[in-house]
Amino acid sequence: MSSNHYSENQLRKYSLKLDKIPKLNYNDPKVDEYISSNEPVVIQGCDLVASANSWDLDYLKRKMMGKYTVILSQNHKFKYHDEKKIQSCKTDFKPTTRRVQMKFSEFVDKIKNWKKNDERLYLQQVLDNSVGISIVQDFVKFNWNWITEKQIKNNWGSLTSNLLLVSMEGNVTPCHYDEQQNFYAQVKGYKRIILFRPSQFKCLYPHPVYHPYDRQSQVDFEKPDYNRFPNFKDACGFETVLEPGEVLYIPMYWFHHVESLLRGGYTISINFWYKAGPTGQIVYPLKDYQKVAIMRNVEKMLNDALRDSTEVGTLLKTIVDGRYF
Ligand SMILES: C[C@@H](CC(=O)O)C(=O)C(=O)O
Ligand SMILES: [Zn+2]
Repeated sequence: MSSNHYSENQLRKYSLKLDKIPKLNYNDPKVDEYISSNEPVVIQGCDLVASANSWDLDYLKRKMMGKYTVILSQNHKFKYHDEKKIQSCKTDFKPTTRRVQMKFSEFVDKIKNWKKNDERLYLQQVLDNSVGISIVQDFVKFNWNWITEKQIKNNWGSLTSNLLLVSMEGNVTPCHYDEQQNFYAQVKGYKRIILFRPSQFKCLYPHPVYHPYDRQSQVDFEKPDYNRFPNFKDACGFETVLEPGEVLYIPMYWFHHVESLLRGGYTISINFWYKAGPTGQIVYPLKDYQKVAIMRNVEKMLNDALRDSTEVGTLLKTIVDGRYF
């Protein structure tokens, strides 16, 4: 993929079969068809975060006077871990990232003076009142009419949060899924996003639910271990390079990998996470994401009942071996 805004060599190389995600104008009726069927689509021209078009490092540095959440990583990967699951995790878990509170001015200085082998930085701050009145004023001018109409039309639950994402060039958020609907708005710079259907679960091997890396794929896309994860060679997904002003609908439970283009400068994005709507009438055959939710519940129930996560695999094998296979 390339355009006159970026080139192919700015995308990291993976051995994956990837189709393109369609890019449609916001008033194309097919946009609603994609969203209502939980299929990803890039939406152009909706001006969802047009009031943030002036956001750059200097503007944010002037307006954001507090301390904000910055993730530090020893490499270019920012694999999310759930702190609350660390102490109950039997294996000795060593996170590759750490979370600090940092003044925006310090964050800007560090990324402007970043040198090879320095820790990489990724600001990931919930947009709440702590970001200051100017940012809040830009926030209230987002195109809430458009996005609220989508929320209501698709019977989604409430907006849970917006993350302000300011990333160094080349940073990667490795493959994972979220249990929320997501409108992902690109403000500055270019981000490549790779998506897989929930049914690709068997090719992406997410960590166990009790693990701090719950929801995150175990597969290192840059160096896949095909002995441990043989189905990964069959993974097939979708990709897009999101441009400023575009919005990607990331359906809940869809796996996604996100990278800021190599040598593309820093990037700014804002996501909009919505709770899933009420399940309502169960319709068969079940959707792939419903089966992922069922698998999660089985793991949770077994973990709670056995009180020992190392027994879950053995018990599941006992159920399946020679009986279901
Ligand atoms: C944080 C974001 C990834 C990224 O932008 O690096 C993501 O996974 C999401 O919005 O669900
Ligand atoms: Zn995500």
